Amino acid sequence: MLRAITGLLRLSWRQDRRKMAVALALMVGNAVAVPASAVALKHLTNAAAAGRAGAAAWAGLAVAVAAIAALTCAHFAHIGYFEVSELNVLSTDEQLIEISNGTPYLDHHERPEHADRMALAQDELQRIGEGLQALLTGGSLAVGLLLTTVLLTLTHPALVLLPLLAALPVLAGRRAEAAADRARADSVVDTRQARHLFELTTTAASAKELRLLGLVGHLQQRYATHWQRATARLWRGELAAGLWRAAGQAVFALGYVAALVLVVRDAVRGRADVGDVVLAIMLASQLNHQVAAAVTITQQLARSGRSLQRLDEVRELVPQPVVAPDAPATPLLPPARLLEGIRLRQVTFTYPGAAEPVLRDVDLLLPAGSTVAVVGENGAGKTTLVKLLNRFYEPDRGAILVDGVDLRHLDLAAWRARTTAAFQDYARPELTARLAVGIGDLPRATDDDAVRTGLARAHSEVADKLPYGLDTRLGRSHADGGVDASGGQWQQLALGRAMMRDAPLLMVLDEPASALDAEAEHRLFARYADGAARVAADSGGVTVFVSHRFSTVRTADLIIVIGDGGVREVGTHDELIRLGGVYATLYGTQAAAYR
Ligand SMILES: Nc1ncnc2c1ncn2[C@@H]1O[C@H](COP(=O)(O)OP(=O)(O)OP(=O)(O)O)[C@@H](O)[C@H]1O
Repeated sequence: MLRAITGLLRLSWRQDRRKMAVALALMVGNAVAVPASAVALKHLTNAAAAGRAGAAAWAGLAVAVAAIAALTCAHFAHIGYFEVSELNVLSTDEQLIEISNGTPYLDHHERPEHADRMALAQDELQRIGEGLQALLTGGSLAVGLLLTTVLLTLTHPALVLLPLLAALPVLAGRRAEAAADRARADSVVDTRQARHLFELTTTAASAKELRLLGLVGHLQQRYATHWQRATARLWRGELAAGLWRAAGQAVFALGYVAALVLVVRDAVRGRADVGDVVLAIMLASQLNHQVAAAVTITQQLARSGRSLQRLDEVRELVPQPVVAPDAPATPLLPPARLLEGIRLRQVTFTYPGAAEPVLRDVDLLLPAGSTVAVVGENGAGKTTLVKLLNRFYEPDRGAILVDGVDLRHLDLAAWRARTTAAFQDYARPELTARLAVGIGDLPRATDDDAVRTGLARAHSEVADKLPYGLDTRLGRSHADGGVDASGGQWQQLALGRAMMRDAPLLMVLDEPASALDAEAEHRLFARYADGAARVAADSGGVTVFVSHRFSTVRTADLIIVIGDGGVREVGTHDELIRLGGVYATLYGTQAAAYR
């Protein structure tokens, strides 16, 4: 709880100190005004009972001022902290984005726990705004409770116990919150599945298959099962939480009645005046409200604290960069031009949690200035190989050398600035077509000439086919409705994006043309090969492409056949055909299919 309070205060203070200071002052004003109105009411009652009109008028005025302050201070404070709360949400969302992307690696994105934690964190951090309100109201309640306790004790010493009883509902409230929280965490897998099924059954991408295969009823039933299971868990959690809260409040209610009996008995015996009875009734009922509010506030605070903790939970799964034992103190810059090429030396790699390595003891040289095709069966490890070249993972053993320098010794940002890639699961940024391509080289993102060059290198006329050319807004997230690009158009934009950078040292094209027809892919690569030769002459850059289409593959300078956890064959098309091995068989099968 203390961590939640300090965390929230620090976060909010950083956003806007002045607004926070004003809000704090107003909340303290509110805290003092509430018990002050009870004291003023006591004096008003006694003055009225004694027939002192002047004193009664002043006391009445004090009651009015205190009541107005009590009712309005919190509203004015809200105006101040509302903006800070919104900034808190923005700041924590930004932190989530930073945490998720603050690693060179991809492991966490591929782990289901990360998706769960991310979903929980995103969901709960939306409510961090209410945390600040809870914090300020809680602070105001603490001051109010202190004043109320002092006043109650002055009225009757035994009444000091009454606020202590307030602790019980608060403790019970915390138990309740823990029960509800456990239920929420237990139900998250079912909720995620249900959300996925809902999306699957309502999005255009799957509509065709659902209808043809008659899957709607089946999926609907699965959706309902997951949803019902999640709801049942949540309901059990809420029931337990409700019982804890009710028990805590019942104990306090008994104490409240006992306190009033004590003061009324004193008044009957002449040891207290009628003003004291009014004061006790007011304070005890205020205490009741304060306690009920404190329970809610502690729940909200605990929830906000937990949402801040969610940031740490997400952070835990994000892998930290590996520093090679013999790394230089200052990372090296990649060469301006590749002379030898990129070498894999005894590289073995196993996915986190997997029993067997995907690649074992791979030795390869991707020569400077060459176009290298990687082929192999589905799941052979082709994508894994190119991801290792991009340093999205670290090899378990062995090293990747760029002109003889260990990739781990290079400044990662500088290396990535000299690489470019189009992946089979390319991003679909819902921007204008210009930016969707241009962000391939951020400094030139809005340079139409550069964008058109990128698209030309990708052999794409997509910009001319879109209704507003490069100004076309893509996707449905735009207020005035964007344009739905086809799968092939998105892929061409991704390819154009990959072609934006001039003179990369490494270009990876991982089945970037799967949505294009074989002829279009062939044209693309033929055209690209010209560009690649130019780039290779400038920078000695290596182009690695993964493809299942052998008409494209045969054009490469070097072909690598991956299978059985390693490299099975390496050579040019002619060499591999002469070898009569795996490549020759695969090539023969595909060529026969086209005859
Ligand atoms: N993130 C991951 N975690 C665990 N295993 C993975 C992960 N990604 C891939 N694999 C496994 O590693 C193996 C190689 O996958 P990879 O994607 O490299 O194959 P590929 O040759 O590119 O296949 P395809 O032709 O289908 O694209 C497969 O068995 C795959 O299931």
